[in-house]
Amino acid sequence: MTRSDVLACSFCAKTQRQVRKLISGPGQVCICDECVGLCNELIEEEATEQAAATLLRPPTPRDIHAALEQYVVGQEAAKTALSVAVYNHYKRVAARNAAGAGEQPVELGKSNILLIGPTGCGKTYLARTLARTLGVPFAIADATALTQAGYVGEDVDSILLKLIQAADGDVRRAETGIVYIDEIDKIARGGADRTAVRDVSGEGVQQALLKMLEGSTVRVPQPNSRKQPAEEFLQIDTTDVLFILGGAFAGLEEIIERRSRRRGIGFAASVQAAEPSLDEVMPADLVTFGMIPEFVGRLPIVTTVRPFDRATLMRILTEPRNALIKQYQLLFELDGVELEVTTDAVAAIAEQALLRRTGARATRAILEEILLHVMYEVPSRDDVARVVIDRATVLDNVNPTLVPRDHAARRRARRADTA
Ligand SMILES: Nc1ncnc2c1ncn2[C@@H]1O[C@H](COP(=O)(O)OP(=O)(O)OP(=O)(O)O)[C@@H](O)[C@H]1O
Ligand SMILES: [Zn+2]
Repeated sequence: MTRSDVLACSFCAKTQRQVRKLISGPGQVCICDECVGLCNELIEEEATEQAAATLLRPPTPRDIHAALEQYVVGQEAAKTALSVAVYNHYKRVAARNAAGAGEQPVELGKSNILLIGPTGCGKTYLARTLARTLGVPFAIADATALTQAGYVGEDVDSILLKLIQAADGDVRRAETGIVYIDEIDKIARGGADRTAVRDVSGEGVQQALLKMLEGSTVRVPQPNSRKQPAEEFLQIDTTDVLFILGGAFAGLEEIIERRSRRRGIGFAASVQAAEPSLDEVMPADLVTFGMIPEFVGRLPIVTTVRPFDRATLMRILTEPRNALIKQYQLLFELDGVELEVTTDAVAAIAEQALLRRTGARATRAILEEILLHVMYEVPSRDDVARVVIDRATVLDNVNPTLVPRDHAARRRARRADTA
């Protein structure tokens, strides 16, 4: 019996009337709210299992790198450094767990990671992708919002609360999660040649973060707790939490250059100093920048991301599993419309994005602008089969080409004829 007139869930066969909500996909595919809930549970369960596996036997650096490769384009240096650092971190956690609570094996030092590089080039994205790969809870904080305890603003401990929330309140799980703190360069001590946003308390925030970074038990207030005062706090041990700190560190190249010029004497040295590179950053440079020595000391692993060139931005737009253009194509597909972005158009989007100097972040805004009109128009029309974005659409605001449905059908028929 076919009931093409009554929509039903493709997974459990319940009809529209039997469920609260039925979501229809391309073709005749539908899913009901109950099945969506079930899928979510399965995914959640899988993440927990994955995390358990990570903690027992972490994926190798090669595995981690391969997982990053599916989402993150370029940034090879950072990918390799992170793969090794994350492997070592979780190996250390696994070794401690294996040794049991009583024994103290050789204490493997805690290694947090500093990621330096321009905005929009994947620092947060790398950290997030790592956490997802490992199935561990993940929290993001912004250093500019943080204050020392007792000041107006977000207490540094709030970071750990976010992590606990990311672990659905499970403190044990949170203790093996990853925290990414962005804009860490903004809490530098005020320097003469920089406009420090907050030179007074920046150092205080660094101080406040120290304990957390080196691994300690922190008491964080329970969110909206109505329990006894004694139970209003959660205890979280940060020994196994991996902290990844990121920042643009504008002006750091000059500091590196000055330092290497000062050190070197003569012709060879001046040749070497000709091209200061972030890769040559030393702890002393970060101290000159305004990070306090104890803070730098907690960040033994320093790696960098690079600004993108046109070719890389083009790859970012099209290649990763969740590449933006693929996402928009799926979005159109749900309305039964094919979206085509010509290679020339992709190049033009990359060029426009370069001008905005916000890394890959600009590509989304540009695509949104280009597609806004058709995204408004197309859902209420059933005569559009295909939308073509070409270079002129991107650069000169020319309307995208809308290929009508019957036209497309006729063309397909013609193609079939000649075949
Ligand atoms: N290497 C990359 N490969 C694929 N996509 C990327 C890459 N870098 C950035 N992106 C995309 O750009 C977005 C912005 O990048 P991200 O948030 O990681 O920037 P960031 O370096 O952390 O900058 P900020 O410090 O300003 O937050 C990401 O969400 C991702 O979609
Ligand atoms: Zn169903």
